[in-house]
Amino acid sequence: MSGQLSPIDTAKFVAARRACDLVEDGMRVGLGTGSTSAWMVRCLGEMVREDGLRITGVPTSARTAALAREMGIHVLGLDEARWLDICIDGADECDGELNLIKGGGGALLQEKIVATASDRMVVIADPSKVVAQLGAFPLPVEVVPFGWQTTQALLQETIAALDVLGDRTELRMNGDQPYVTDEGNHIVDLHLGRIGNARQLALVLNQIPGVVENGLFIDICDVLVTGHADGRVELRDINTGAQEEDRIDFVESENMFRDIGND
Ligand SMILES: O=C[C@H](O)[C@H](O)[C@H](O)COP(=O)(O)O
Repeated sequence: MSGQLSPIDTAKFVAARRACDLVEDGMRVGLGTGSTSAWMVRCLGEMVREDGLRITGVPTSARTAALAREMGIHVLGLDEARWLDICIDGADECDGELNLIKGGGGALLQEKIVATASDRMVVIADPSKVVAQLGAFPLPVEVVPFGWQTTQALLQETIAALDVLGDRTELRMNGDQPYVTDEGNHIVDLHLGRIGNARQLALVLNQIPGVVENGLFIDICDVLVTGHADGRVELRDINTGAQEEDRIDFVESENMFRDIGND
């Protein structure tokens, strides 16, 4: 990419940039995965290099770890860092209660563990991710490779009995091979269309043997930061009810990042 950022990248960038203002010196920060999170890692890297911000980053995937190191962020594993002050991550969908679908990029398991180990989870999003009801985005479910077809059949049977619109399940592929997560598992995507009771679904899915984790994040996200292509940013804290609107002057950083492509 060269020249101006696309509208979608501008929206992702301004959300990421605003969320980075919540990071303070000395914090242990969970680093999410995906194209929106990549902007956050670049912004934090800039703050480390230019402003002397001292943080420890705990990545949620091998690719985020590589980018964070490249950006000059001090990286530790979760077992070394233990508990985190904040975690900033993207989402595939976010509803009005800040419940999420995550895992479109395959990193849901580490993301959920890291978010749960954090005092505060902040989700960064462009407006296309903000929905009235979860389910249009296929729900990723991480399953162990052993007996995955049996697990998929059980998933199929289970969702057919629940309050969802669709019941198609699909093994995620990488070319002609099953997709393999950082933890060596596979992903079955559930095409549900609309999820009536996300809380119930999240609990029921994890009862199936062979399921490691599902991409529903219920009562985990604390703050949603939504960026817009015109530089506007909205921030909503579900715990305090606080809502803010802000504007990010992105011209300087946009020049700095103009040769960076989307990942
Ligand atoms: O596994 C991937 C993650 O859950 C991502 O945060 C999610 O898929 C959103 O990614 P993006 O920011 O690229 O839309």
